[in-house]
Amino acid sequence: TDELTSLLDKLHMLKVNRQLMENLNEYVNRLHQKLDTLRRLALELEGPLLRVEDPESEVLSNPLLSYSLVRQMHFDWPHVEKLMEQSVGLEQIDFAKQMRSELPRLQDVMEATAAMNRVQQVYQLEPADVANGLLDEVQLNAKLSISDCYEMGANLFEASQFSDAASWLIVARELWDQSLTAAEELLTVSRSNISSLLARSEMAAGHLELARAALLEEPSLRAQAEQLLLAYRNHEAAPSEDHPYIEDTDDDFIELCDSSYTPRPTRLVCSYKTNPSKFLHLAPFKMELLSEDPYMVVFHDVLYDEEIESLRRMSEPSLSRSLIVEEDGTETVFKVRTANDVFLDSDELSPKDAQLVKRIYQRLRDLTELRLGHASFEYLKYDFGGHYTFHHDYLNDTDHSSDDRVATFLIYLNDVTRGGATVFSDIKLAVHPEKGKVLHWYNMNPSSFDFETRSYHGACPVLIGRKIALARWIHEQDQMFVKPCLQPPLSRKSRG
Ligand SMILES: O=C(O)CCC(=O)C(=O)O
Ligand SMILES: [Fe+2]
Repeated sequence: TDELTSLLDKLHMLKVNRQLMENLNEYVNRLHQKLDTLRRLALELEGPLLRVEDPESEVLSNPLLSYSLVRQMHFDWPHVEKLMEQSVGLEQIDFAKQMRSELPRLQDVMEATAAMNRVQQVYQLEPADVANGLLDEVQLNAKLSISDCYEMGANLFEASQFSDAASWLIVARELWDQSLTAAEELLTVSRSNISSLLARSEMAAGHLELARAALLEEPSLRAQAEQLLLAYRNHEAAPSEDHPYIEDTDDDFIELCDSSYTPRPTRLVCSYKTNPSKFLHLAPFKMELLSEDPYMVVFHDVLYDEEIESLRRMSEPSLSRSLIVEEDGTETVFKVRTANDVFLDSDELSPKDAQLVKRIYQRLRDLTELRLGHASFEYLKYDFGGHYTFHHDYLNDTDHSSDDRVATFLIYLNDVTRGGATVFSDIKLAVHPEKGKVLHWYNMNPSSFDFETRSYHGACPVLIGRKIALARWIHEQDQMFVKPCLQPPLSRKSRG
């Protein structure tokens, strides 16, 4: 996974790209030098004979010319042969070969496809707009190429997302018709490849007429259209099995992640939290009650900018791909959670950093009276398309002596230009990241101590910018002396 992370590290990718670019330019220079030398040589060798009108009779009658010719042919042609044979740019070819291991792998392309697809689906963007760099009214200074759009289509086809594949292939074909640069002609798929995959996608999506139209529109395929349709039909689409990177889009994300989504009106309370600590009397926090049942609040401006700077400094260098804890306790990289993270384990921090973390723990404790206890902050970073599918934070511990996650704190460390909200599908709530804001909820019902299933939540994909946050889970056993009754009932049922 470290390998994956470093490959995903865009700065590293840019560096590799720059090195390969310089290498290619150097290779071209060397080829040029060889060309220049040989061209000059050719002119020189041709020279004496160009100046005479009738070389055949001149060579026979002019002893100087024939002397030159004998000497030159004996010595120069073998020399030319050596020069021609001389290999050029072997070093550069070797370098390019070496760098292969640094290139993004197919799975990186598929993850990037998944991110693009997720954003396009969740925010209901048109592939043509995305290709033009228009993301939800934000115009980026870049466009997708024909190959980019074709690859989106091909990857989505592989993932059995046939309608989505078709919509990207249509854009690929439109771009193909608009313009084709010289380099694109070398590296791009042919128009008929685009059209046939488009037809296959439409066919698999159950759109026979659109499949036929795609073939009839393609001059080189028109004549065989009916045969091809038959072949595509007979070639049963493989049963849509679980794709390792691309997942179906959750309708709740589509509804709740939209930046214009406003939850149903509730009796919102906004107050200043001053109890019980002395600290809060001096520096009260603005508190917003988002939901009474289940209890859910946000506190504003809880962290200072300098604290956030320190958190970033101590976390960013150690980020790696987030893992998921499976039911059996194993941890894996999984498509449902596309983020990087690092746990801020106090034992591994400098004394000064550990102190800062402790200070923030104390502040969270002051806000909620919960014991922070033994767990660590998880510093989370989501890039473009980064998300977390709906889940519960509790680990489904049904054991009576369990130590499950009774509550969650989520601290947003930056403002996200677009996307990245934390959304709760049962209570229809969207919380947008804001620098220094703390979101807090319970994963256990405070009266029954049973799992609070309505805490089901997810992180919307990041559309523009990136999102950084701290997550902190509060464990049952750490509350023993604060809330002695907070013990799971014997009847606690395992929840999905
Ligand atoms: O980043 C978010 O908005 C939610 C993160 C989350 O749910 C988690 O890490 O458990
Ligand atoms: Fe969560």
